[in-house]
Amino acid sequence: MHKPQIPNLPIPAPLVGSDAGSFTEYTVTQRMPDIARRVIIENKFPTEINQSLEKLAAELPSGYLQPLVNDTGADFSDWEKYLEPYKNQRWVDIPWFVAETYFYRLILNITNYFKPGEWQGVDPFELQKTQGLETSIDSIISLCTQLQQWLNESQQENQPSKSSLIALLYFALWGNRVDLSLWSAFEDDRSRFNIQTQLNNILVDDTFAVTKLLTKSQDNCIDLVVDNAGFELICDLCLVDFLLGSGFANQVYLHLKPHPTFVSDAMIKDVHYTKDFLLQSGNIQVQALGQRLTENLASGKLVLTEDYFWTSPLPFWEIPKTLKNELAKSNLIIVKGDANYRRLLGDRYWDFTTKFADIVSYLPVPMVALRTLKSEVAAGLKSEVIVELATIDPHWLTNGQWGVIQLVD
Ligand SMILES: O=P(O)(O)OC[C@@]1(O)O[C@H](CO)[C@@H](O)[C@@H]1O
Repeated sequence: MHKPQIPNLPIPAPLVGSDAGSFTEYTVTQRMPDIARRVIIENKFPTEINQSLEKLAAELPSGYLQPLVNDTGADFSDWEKYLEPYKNQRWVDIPWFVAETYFYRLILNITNYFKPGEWQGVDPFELQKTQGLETSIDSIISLCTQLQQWLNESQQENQPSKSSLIALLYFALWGNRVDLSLWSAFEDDRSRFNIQTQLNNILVDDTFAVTKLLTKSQDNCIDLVVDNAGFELICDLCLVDFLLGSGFANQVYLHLKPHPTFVSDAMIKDVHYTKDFLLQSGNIQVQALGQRLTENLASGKLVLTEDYFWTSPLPFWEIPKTLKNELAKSNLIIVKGDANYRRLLGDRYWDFTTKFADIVSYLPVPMVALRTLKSEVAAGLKSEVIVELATIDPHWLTNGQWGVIQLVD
């Protein structure tokens, strides 16, 4: 069947920071300045860099976009094109997704991330990322212990267990609550949750359909579009380990960010750091996961890949051809997290009851989104659910307490 290259429907307006009283406004005018200032506090950059970061923080609420100075980043000329329509505009007036992705790219520009020299390759969010792993060690131990049991059961029964897969999909979903752009790793440990008691908070749950899809074939290749490093990445690596170890998949590609962004988004180096953290944990089950991860990477069953599309301001339907062709070989694309979900929807004001598959009609193969709600975009919800949520939890769209697992097959 011919699949359209863009959503099947007229495309609504994008979210923008000037929407008075919105979470988007709060993010551009308050959260983003706070994040820029946290970079100053958590790093030892020289005064000129800190002054530029402070200037950026101060400009966000009502100031104008600064141009990107050529910093030798591989994506520099792409950014010149992306920014062309927004020259001389205020941060709050341009589409939020462009504002946010550019904000993170500018932080790297200011901190000399790409420029040869002392600060080249220094991740300004490193401290948050490492802290995020350390504070969740107890949850990591219990998840790895449970994972080992599920793997043993699958091996004893000689067939992959659908219920264990479903449980791991839930972990991968709720792991997305641990987002360091919203809740600092120094504030609390959000990795403690009970997947059974959380069931009522899943607004759309297509997990069973996912298990059905994965039992159709014996040699699935799965592509996972990763979100945050830290505990969320551990949950994702447990899911991947089970997919490979139980026979649901024989190859998995992890799609990672090519540079630091959205504070905690995972890069290839973060996967390696996480693997070493697991290996050095001192706990047998945790180390065993690290060991299997090492083996799967060495054998090519697990492949780490990065692409500048994932840090661009482009909606998912503008995915470059080469990357789309790579994804077309997959049996299932798993898309993690809120920002990736916003990309799937182009970060636009869809009516929340719009059929998810009518928007995400442009992908060549099945795709499942695992997302906790942290922004004012949604699709595929029932109107009665929306009415109920508005009364029981006025902040349901942004507080990370609600989740969706939505499959487009
Ligand atoms: O992709 P994640 O890590 O799940 O969430 C990231 C994010 O969507 O959450 C924040 C709240 O809206 C935004 O600033 C940011 O876009």
